[in-house]
Amino acid sequence: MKAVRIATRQSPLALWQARHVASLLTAGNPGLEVSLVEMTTEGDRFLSAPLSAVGGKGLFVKEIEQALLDGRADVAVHSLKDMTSVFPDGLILAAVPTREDPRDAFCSPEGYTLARLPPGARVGTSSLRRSCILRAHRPDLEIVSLRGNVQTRLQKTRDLKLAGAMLAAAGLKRLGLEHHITEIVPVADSLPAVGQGVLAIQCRGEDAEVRALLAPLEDLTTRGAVRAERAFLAKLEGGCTVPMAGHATVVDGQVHLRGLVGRPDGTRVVRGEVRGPVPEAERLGEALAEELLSRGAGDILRDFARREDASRA
Ligand SMILES: NCc1[nH]cc(CCC(=O)O)c1CC(=O)O
Repeated sequence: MKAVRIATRQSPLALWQARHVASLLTAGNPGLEVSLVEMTTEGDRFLSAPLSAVGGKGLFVKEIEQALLDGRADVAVHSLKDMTSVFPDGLILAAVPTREDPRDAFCSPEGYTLARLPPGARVGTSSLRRSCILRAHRPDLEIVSLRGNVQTRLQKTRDLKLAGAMLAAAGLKRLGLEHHITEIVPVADSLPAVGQGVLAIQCRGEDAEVRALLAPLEDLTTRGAVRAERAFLAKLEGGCTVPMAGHATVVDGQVHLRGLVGRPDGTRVVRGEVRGPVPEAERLGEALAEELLSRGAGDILRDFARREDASRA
């Protein structure tokens, strides 16, 4: 192979991620020419509306996947967190590199940690998951919708004089913005989104040459966690963005998967966890989803879908 084209969004984080994969490929393949195909997606065009209202997950990836399918690019780099549980026919998750910090980070211009937030403090996030978790713990907090790329959200946090905002530690670290973090929140306190901190490297399944090129970028521990998390997601995903979290770790060949489904206002939360060997990662993810569904997650999701329909009508 002489040249490979990587499709990416144009946000600073997406470009960092695509360039990172480009540099991994160049380092491992002297003489390989790597170029970026920069694209604007639907998700970038509707930055003012809440993510859940404009269609949620998948919005940032559809056009990029189409470029792959059309042969306008050979590789696509995404945040795995932004991807739906099912890929279009013909595309595969060719490699997942070693996961970056999967945790949420609290960024407070005033220097607050979550525990020290004054009663009624306003906290920015547009993630239903983060809203659910924050409110379940602190019903007094006011959640303020915050969208846009990472830098925009930090700027809005200051402009709106919010007490702080919740963002993914991974994005902040990749962009060299970790000095904004006042607290890295433990996974047990703010369960991360499925795929948070993981880069998804996608290509056409039939493209054996590109698959071989990408294979060395794979991290098996990360893959084990991703398989469990995405099986969990697939069982729960009703087509729209829902307040759910799913996070797995792999230690000594054992998967530990934790999951959560709740109301965005935190008034109901169903949590659970499973453990088992890596080869059974998918089964574990499905089993946890089924367990949560039987313990009330099904009602929460149905209720939530009805409200979404009503708000769209
Ligand atoms: N929702 C957008 C998004 N998609 C991936 C990341 C962060 C990087 C990652 O999780 O890999 C972010 C920003 C954030 O949630 O703060």
